[in-house]
Parts: sequence; C-alpha cells; structure tokens
Amino acid sequence: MKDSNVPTEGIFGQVPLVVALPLAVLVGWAVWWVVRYVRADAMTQQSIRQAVRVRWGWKRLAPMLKLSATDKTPTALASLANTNGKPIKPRVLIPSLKVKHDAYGVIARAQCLPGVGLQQFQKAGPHLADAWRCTRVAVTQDKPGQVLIRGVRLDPLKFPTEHHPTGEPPEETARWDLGLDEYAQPVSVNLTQVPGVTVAGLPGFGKTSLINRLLSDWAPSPAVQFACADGKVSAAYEGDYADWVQRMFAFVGDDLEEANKLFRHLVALRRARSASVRQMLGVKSMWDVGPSEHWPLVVLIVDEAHTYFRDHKGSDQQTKKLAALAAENARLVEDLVKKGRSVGLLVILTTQKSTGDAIPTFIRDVCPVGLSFAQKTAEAAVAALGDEIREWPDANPINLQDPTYVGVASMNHQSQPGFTRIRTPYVPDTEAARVAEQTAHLTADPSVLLEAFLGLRLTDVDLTKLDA
Ligand SMILES: Nc1ncnc2c1ncn2[C@@H]1O[C@H](COP(=O)(O)OP(=O)(O)OP(=O)(O)O)[C@@H](O)[C@H]1O
Repeated sequence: MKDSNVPTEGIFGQVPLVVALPLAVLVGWAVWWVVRYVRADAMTQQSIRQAVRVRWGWKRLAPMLKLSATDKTPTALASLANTNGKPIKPRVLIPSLKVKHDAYGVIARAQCLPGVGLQQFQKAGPHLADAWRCTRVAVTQDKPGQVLIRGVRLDPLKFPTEHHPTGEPPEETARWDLGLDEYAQPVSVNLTQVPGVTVAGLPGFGKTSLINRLLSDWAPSPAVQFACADGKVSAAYEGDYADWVQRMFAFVGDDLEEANKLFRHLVALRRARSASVRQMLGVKSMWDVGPSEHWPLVVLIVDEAHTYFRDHKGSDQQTKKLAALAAENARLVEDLVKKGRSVGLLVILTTQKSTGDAIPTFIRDVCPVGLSFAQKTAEAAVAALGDEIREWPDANPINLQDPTYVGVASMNHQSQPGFTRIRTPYVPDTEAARVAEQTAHLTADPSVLLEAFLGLRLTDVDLTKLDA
C-alpha cells in the first residue's frame, strides 16, 4: 500500500513546482516591467504604451496592410492528419515583429515573408504611421530577411537637447558626433580623410554650439591641436572662443594680415609635413597610422570666414592691399583643404553670410562635408550646400527658420546621396570652459613638434629639397 503511494505523492509534489516556476518567471517579468515603466520619464512611458499597442495590434494590422502571405501548400503534418479528404485551409503567415521603444517612439524589427519584403513595408509606411500614431515612419533593411521599422511619435528635430562633455579623450579619433537625425538615430561623421567642413546658417541658430561640441569632445586628446581665425572679433577675449584660446596653439581675430600670417604658417606646416611624412611616419598618408601626440591632427577653425575672403572693391592703396590679402587668404586656405588631408590637416569654415563669396565656391566644393542651419532664401541654401539641395526640398534649410529649429542643421556628405537633418545639442558654456581649462596643458604647436621630429627649424628647411 505504502509503495503504491510513492509515485502519486511524487506527481502531486511536482505539480505545484511546474506551475510555480512559470508563475514566478511571469511575476518577475511583470515586476521588472512595472519598475521600468515607473522609473521612465513621461516621454518614454508614452513610448512603452505605444510599443504594447503596436505588438498587440500587429496580427490584425499586418493582413489589412497586405503585409501577410498565404501559404496554400499543406504542411506534411496537416496532410497526414487530414484523413477525411477535405481540402486543407491555406495558412495566413504574419511577419513576426519584435518591438523596442525609446523616448521618441518605437523601433520594430519584422521578418520578411515570400512576397513581403522591404518594398512592401516601405509602401505601407504611411499607413503604419497612421496606425501606430507616429509623425514619421522609416523602413530600412538592416539584414537579409529582416526590415527595421522606425516610428517616431515626436519629431526629434523639435526637441532641444544638451551635451555634457565628459572631459575624457574620445574613443575614436576624428569621429564627430553631431546629434540626432529626424528618426532620433545618432549621427556622427568620420572626419578621417576629410580635409574640409563648411558650416553656414543665420546668426543665432547654433553654429558656435556645434563647434563647441567638437572642441569639447576632441580637446582631451593630445593627438589633436587647434588653431582659430575668428572673423567676428578683434581680440580673443571678446568672442565665442575666449575660453578655448588656452587650448589653441594659434588664434587670430579679424585682422587680415594676422590671418594671412597664420594661413601661411599652416601652409608651410602642410608642405613640411607632406615632404617628411614618409620619412617620419613610414607611410604616404598620416591616416594609415593615425594622428599621434607627435604628429597631431591639426584643426583650423575659420569662423565668419567671409571676413578673410571677401572681395574689397576700391582703387585706394589700403583697399587694394586688403583685396590682395583676401585673395591670398582664399588661395592659402584652398591649399590647406586641397592638399592637407593626407598629412592630417582639417579646416572647418563657418559663416552667417548667405552669398557665394562667403566661402568661395572653389573652397566649398572641395569640402566633402557641408552643414547649414536655417537660411533665409533658396539662393542662400544653394550657396551653403550646393545646387543639389534644390532637389531635396524637405531637407532645405529655408524650412528651418522657425525658432523651434535653433540647433537643427541640414548636412550633406559627398560619400552619400541626399541630405540629413540633424538636431545638434547645446553645450553649456560653463562645461566647455571647464574642458578647455582642464586640457590647456595639452596645447602644442604642431610646427614645433615637427621641428623636434626633424631636428631642424622649419624656417631652415629647404622645402624644395624636402619635396624632392
Ligand atoms: N543646439 C542648440 N540647441 C538649442 N539651443 C541652441 C543650440 N545652439 C544654440 N542655441 C541657442 O542659440 C543661441 C545662439 O547660438 P550660437 O551662438 O551657437 O549661434 P551662431 O549660429 O553661432 O550665431 P552667430 O553666427 O551670431 O555666432 C545660444 O546662446 C543658445 O541659446
């Protein structure tokens, strides 16, 4: 009698465990979600609710949007089970959907089905946006057999953001983190091998803040050295770069002659570097080995570039002299942009002027990256970003004049077609000043570094011999 009870007790002893385990997992999962929900900010909470709606509604929505497939061939199992010879119902296949959320909306990954791929999802995009209550939906293919559906409930371009620099050297050299695109995806540009960047836009729309971010992120690296020509000020302490001067090996204000000296100095450095790169680094291009403390990436910021390049009209001596200086300045900067890439020179030109001569087109056209904040006219947008912007009306910076778009820029990159709109973050001045102060000791003149490397003074170097 006793023996026959053993298995029965065993079975009853197991049952609660079998139920309890999944129940415990379920409760744990529910608690985890509740905690996550409660701790999230209001925007993220909305996205969590949205993600739940997207998941729950998917099975009904997908067939309505023709995002399902019908499989008429019975499975082997169904054929075996079908003993009474009735026709077997075709199966309706729904793409499996995994949904994640962030503050701005949802990120869904759907499996493709026969006949339901990227094209079909893209066609259904506007309807998905309506059904999921999104302002925008983008469908891309991130791996074979799977599409990525990004739905934003809120327009990320309309929400100002802040960047708080860490003061730590960047993980990747020459990567410029710019901000978020219209789908709230981070945008960064790789500035290795890039000799020039242009930044244009109406006053007060965020050009300085954009440069501030680059300086704040890159300054902690000893492999980057900065120089600046700020055409808005006469002395460094007056302007936007007052705090940054201590982290710059050279700074000039709006004096054309001073600027000319700086540009000449940098062209001499470019030539000396070009002539000695093989001997010093053992490679033809600095980027093959990357910048270092001894051979740093040199970033020249030319703010309010118009000041240095604009044409001076008049026949008096002074005007003629200014005109000659401006023409030479443009030629020198063109040299830096055209020939500086392989030896680690990067020129960033900014301007609020909206005419073609603000940044001469022969310089603008050799800068592979162009950004423009708001512009007043279509001509100004073309002057800033080139003729191609006419073909991309949605991204045209003339649509960014509303104060909501302070900090939003349209960017083109020669390696990609079209334009990307970016919400750039604001960098609080105090934080930028802190980084400048903490990193001031890293400042070094790259010419002095090269002289130490070569064991010669640059003024004594016969560049023709070096060139040879
Ligand atoms: N990315 C941003 N997000 C939100 N607000 C910003 C952003 N950038 C700038 N601002 C606001 O706009 C003001 C002006 O910005 P900033 O000085 O960068 O403009 P700018 O284009 O450089 O102007 P200017 O050509 O006159 O130098 C800042 O003081 C700040 O209040």
